[in-house]
Amino acid sequence: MLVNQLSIHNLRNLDNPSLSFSSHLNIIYGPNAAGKSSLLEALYILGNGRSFRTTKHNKVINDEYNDFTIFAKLESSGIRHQLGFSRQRNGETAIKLNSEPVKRLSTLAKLSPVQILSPEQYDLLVKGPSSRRKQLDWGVFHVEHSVLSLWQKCHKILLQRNQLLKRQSPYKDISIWDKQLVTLSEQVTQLRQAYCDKITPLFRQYCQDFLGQYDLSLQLYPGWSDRKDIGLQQIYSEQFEKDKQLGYTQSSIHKADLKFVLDQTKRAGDYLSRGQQKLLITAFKLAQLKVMQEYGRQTPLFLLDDIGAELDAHHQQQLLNVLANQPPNQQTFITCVHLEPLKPLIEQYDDVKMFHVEHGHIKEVSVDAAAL
Ligand SMILES: Nc1ncnc2c1ncn2[C@@H]1O[C@H](COP(=O)(O)OP(=O)(O)OP(=O)(O)O)[C@@H](O)[C@H]1O
Repeated sequence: MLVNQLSIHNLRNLDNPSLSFSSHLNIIYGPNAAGKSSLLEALYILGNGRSFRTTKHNKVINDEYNDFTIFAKLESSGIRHQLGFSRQRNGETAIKLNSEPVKRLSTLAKLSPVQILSPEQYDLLVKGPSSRRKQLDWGVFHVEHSVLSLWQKCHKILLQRNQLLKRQSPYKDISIWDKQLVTLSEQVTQLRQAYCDKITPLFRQYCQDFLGQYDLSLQLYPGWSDRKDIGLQQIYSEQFEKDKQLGYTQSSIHKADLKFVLDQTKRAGDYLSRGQQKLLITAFKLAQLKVMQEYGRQTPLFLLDDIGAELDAHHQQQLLNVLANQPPNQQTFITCVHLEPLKPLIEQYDDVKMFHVEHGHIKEVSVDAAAL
């Protein structure tokens, strides 16, 4: 996917920019609090319908207005589209694709996939499983869209099952749902596992490059006991009394986790330093990007927020080397405060565009004017 033009109205501190982008590399630079991340936020919203920085939608709307609007001219799977997204303070959202209203956020996700590496994600290893599960499902969805309807069916049945459990219904009433639930759960898990199998060798390779000697890998926890001698159906019958006491189903795809494992058994988050965790997340994101490039329906935008802030010079250089070797259909946006470390990367691209941001004002500048 490719964003050619973007207009933003009333988002954070930005003064309503209209911008044309390079189809390859876009560098957004300027001092702290200028509005660089806000531009990436607008691009991210186009593909996800929400910010990567906050779950509170109102925070994204400029303080003096009641709504924000983002309008983009983009190419998705080789077809040109016009996409508009607006959100009001009361939560009302309007999405228009080629002037036609769109109801489902999954339409956005299919149309304009966006991958982001930002400081907000560096604590993925030490957070709860839900944020890792989101990352996993993002990847699975973009390789295999059918996972969404399986997931939704599964979710619906689980809600019904949980209602029956809360009502203390007998096992015979609840077990009617279990067969279908087991089948759907196993299908979702197979797709998740297939994705893990694709991403793991790439992840291990990037970890090797960034972290050297460590034996790091990914393990999928499906959301229930991974004992080989016992299936999900049996788990449901064995856990029934406890589920009834709790009023919900303990074992489900909603409990899945993508575990980052050191030396086959240890939780990587318990052993790696904070800097190493950042490198591991960087390796994971790059591996996700590569899986999308190789197996996805289309290549996502790649957004790198604050590239210089969190990595030392050596590792920043390694990351820049990876970025310099991206395929020609990869559109990338990088924000930074200092341009100097990006000089070798910029020199490798013929059609890089540079944008200077200050006090919410974004101005395109030539590479020469950026005084590199
Ligand atoms: N709802 C809002 N309305 C107006 N201004 C806002 C709103 N939310 C945030 N801001 C301001 O927008 C500015 C831009 O923030 P942003 O995070 O985009 O800057 P940045 O250039 O990425 O900074 P840094 O380099 O420090 O990460 C900040 O000064 C912030 O206070």
